[in-house]
Amino acid sequence: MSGTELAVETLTLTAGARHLVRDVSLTARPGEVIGLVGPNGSGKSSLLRAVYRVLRPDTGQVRVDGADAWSLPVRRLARTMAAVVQEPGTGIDLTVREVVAMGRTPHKRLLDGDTAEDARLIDTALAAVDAADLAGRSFDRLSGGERQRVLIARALAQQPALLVLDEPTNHLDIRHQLEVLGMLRRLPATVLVALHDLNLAAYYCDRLYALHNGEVITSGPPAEVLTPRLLAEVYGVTAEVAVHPRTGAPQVTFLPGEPAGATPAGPDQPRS
Ligand SMILES: Nc1ncnc2c1ncn2[C@@H]1O[C@H](COP(=O)(O)OP(=O)(O)OP(=O)(O)O)[C@@H](O)[C@H]1O
Repeated sequence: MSGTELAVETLTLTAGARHLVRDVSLTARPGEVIGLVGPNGSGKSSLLRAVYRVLRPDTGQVRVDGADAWSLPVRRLARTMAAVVQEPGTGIDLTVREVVAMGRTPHKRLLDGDTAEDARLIDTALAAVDAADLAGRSFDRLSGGERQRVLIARALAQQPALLVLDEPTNHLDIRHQLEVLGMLRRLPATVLVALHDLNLAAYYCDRLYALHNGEVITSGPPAEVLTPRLLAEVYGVTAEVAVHPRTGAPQVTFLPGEPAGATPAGPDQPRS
């Protein structure tokens, strides 16, 4: 398994009269890590929801290895794609291990028990996010960062060829942020991930798509996307971008003060 190909084609999503996403096209080749960046409200989560089949496109398509994701049987799609999103507690008292075991469901028949191979995959997934010691704990009583790591483990146990993640590191301490993103890079899967931390996005992603007001404003390798001009235009901030001498990745330093000639920064407003 080395990942699947994702193609989002001229996708438009609306809620009532509002456009959440307009005419967005995006590709991810097998094994690529693709980052979605953009200010609050720019449409990142909405776009991901259309990819993992929660928000139905008004127009456009989501193709996974050429097949229309919205036409595939749910179970079949779940054997290919896993999603990690911000989730509240389960409301039922499940252990961490039981939550991660749910990742195996698409690969089993109703009432099938866990096999030795399932147990091994669950253990491996827990270890990959440094959560082996949480296995017996109640999921609903975990901290935000612990819960986030367990949800990533559940997705890993699903053995997806395509992994879609919405801000998977927002609750994590810095060590776990680096470990999780490093682990995502090494997965034999295609990864589509929304990230707010632009330096982490620059270091860990092969390519970025920058969203602004529900549209892709630019895309390409991080060094081409994360320019002072883009950061001024999209986020309304002043920034310098250098190439880090050791990592070779672009490194953004934010500076106080509004960028020259920029309109005041503010959350994105979707256009109606
Ligand atoms: N169901 C909905 N009905 C109306 N507006 C919505 C709906 N879902 C999202 N929106 C709006 O669409 C815009 C895009 O939201 P979205 O959650 O996709 O942005 P985002 O880029 O993920 O933001 P953030 O960085 O804050 O998570 C926001 O202005 C949001 O308020």
